[in-house]
Amino acid sequence: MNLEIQYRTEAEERQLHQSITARLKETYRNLRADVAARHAEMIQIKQQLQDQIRDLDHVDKANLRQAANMASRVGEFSVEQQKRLERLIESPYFGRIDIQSVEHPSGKPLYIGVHSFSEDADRQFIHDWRAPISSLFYDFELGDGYYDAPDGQIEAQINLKRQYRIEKQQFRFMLESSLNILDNVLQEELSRASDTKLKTIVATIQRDQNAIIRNDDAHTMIIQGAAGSGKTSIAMHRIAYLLYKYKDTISSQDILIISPNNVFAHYISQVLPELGEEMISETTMEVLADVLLESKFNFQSFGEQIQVLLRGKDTAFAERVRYKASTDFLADFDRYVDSLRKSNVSSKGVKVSVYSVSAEDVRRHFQRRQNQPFNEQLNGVTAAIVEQIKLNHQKVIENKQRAELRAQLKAMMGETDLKKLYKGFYEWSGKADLFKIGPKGSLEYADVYPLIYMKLQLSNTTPNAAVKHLVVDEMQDYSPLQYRVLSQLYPCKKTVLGDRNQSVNPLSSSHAEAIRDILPESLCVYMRKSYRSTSQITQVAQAILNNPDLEPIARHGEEPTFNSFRKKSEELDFIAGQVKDFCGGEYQSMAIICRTQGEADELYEHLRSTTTVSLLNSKSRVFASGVVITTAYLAKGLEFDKVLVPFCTKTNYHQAIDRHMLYIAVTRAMHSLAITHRGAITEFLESVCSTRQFSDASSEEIAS
Ligand SMILES: Nc1ncnc2c1ncn2[C@@H]1O[C@H](COP(=O)(O)OP(=O)(O)OP(=O)(O)O)[C@@H](O)[C@H]1O
Repeated sequence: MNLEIQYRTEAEERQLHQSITARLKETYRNLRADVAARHAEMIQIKQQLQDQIRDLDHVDKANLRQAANMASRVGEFSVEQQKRLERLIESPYFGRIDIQSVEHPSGKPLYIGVHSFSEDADRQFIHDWRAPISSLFYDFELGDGYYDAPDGQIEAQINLKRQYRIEKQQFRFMLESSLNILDNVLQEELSRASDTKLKTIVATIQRDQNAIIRNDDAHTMIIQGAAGSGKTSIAMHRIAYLLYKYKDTISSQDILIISPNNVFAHYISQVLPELGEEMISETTMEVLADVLLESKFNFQSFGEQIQVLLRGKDTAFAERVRYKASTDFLADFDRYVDSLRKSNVSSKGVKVSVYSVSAEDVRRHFQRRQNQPFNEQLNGVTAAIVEQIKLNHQKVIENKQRAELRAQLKAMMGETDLKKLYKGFYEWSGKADLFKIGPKGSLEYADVYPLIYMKLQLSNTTPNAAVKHLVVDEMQDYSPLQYRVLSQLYPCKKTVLGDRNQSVNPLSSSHAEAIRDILPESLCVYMRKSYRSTSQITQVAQAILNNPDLEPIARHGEEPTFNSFRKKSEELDFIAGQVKDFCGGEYQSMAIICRTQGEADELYEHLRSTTTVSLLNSKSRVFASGVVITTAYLAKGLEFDKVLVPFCTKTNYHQAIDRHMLYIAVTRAMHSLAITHRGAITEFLESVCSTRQFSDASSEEIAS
């Protein structure tokens, strides 16, 4: 197979696909035979070791063990190669560019796929989408272009650009660049029915997205993007890119993602394996808090905090949440923690063995270390007194006496109980009413990270060096103080992404610029184009919460429907009917997104006897296909072909937090949106509702 031959016509391209597939299959067969041979070799060596264990000297044994390890490593590598080949056989490439450059003066076609494929070093048939040269495909149309190679920028002229859809080994179609290929293929891609998991987008990555994926200069990249702009997709592709580019220094075990919940983690779990990388570890802010507090405290979850706020009855609770995310709180709290270090010590004279050290000397040692965390202070003062005795009396203090000295000094340090110290802040600041312990001594969620922050300031916590890249998704849901904690714990590079409009708790949310001020060496980038929803759905979302920067992609679909009812039973019957219609229809996923968990539970109980639905709640681990009933809080980050938002009345959706919940719910829809309400529709939808189809099912029935 010679790629220098210019495959021009579609028939020739189809032929090339067949011969490349044949090559891939042949390589696959050879590799499989190789894996089998390695496996047999390993078994034979192990058997030999077992049979001759008594007769072999330790050098022979070491050699055999080394040979077995080697065979096992080569075997593992071959298995990995096998998986890549399996993916390439299904779909070997999605793009082609013919380029002329200093390296290829006579022109060269490059085929671009999810992985590279070559039979030897000189003949690269398929280029990995992450290779430097492949960025020409994403960044330029026909004509002049350039790409960043390890030795500097390389200029190239692009003479031809094609895109292919090859699926399940079938060559479906190809498109020429003159037809604005990326747009056509993108439209086709976006109008497909959804999967239960986030997909790879390598074939249609847009230029601005490519720039974010490949930007590895920024220590911290903060991506603020509209709903459906591809933030999560880009973050996952960026990880795949970094794993490719820095394969010698970073592996998937070194990366941690902080995601909103387990369902979301499951939803994104397919992207990296599809790109040939292992899935990375994930955690949530709650799990992290529990680890940092060594499971010593009971605390409310973030989801429970949201449910209390949504009930809208406890204004004092809302005030506590708001205050603890404010800059006033941060400034006061910093002063308090500082004062703890300074004033918490009541210095006294100490006796070590037969030697006395005066209260004045003890105070001086503490004062010198007053800006250090408690542990460090204590260890430092102990060491200084031991040193003082050694100098003055030429006496080395034994470990036992040293421990006794430390205990005497610790007793001078006053209160070290974390919870009491934390509570002390509210007395110190004259705001005792802003701290409240919940049932069974549990902490409110708003107190959890301030407590952790205080712990980190007062104790000697070493940063986590095992994590070399941290990804934080749904960044808007974490307070500035939480970012201070993350910054202290994870000094590594970071990718932080989110959308301020999708905050599930507007009382303690953060925006990109505020996060930039906390995380050192950060770069903010903005993604304005929204890909997920049809223009009609985006219009409804914009009416709820206008994002002036949003650029909707021109993709048209069905009109959203607004369905008004007089009786609850009618509204419920309508919803059941929608579920039944969905089950026989073209779509693959549908969500009924409620405002609160209580509403979701009730609706689930009502529908489960007559329809096939599943409930997604805080205990759920996986994102089920079919029809799910859930809340906006849990649906955050996910997407569905069809979304139905029930109970959209004026009384149900009226607070600021409700507006955000409604916005999140509506922006989960890709192709179809239905709103139902009994009584006056929420003011957040009034402007769009009057301009759209309004099916007043109950009044039609009454009329008939
Ligand atoms: N370049 C692209 N090509 C094809 N599909 C894309 C592209 N960019 C984004 N998408 C699609 O748009 C949808 C939204 O992407 P994603 O979930 O990553 O966005 P998001 O910004 O994280 O959304 P949200 O914040 O609303 O949860 C997904 O279906 C994704 O596959």
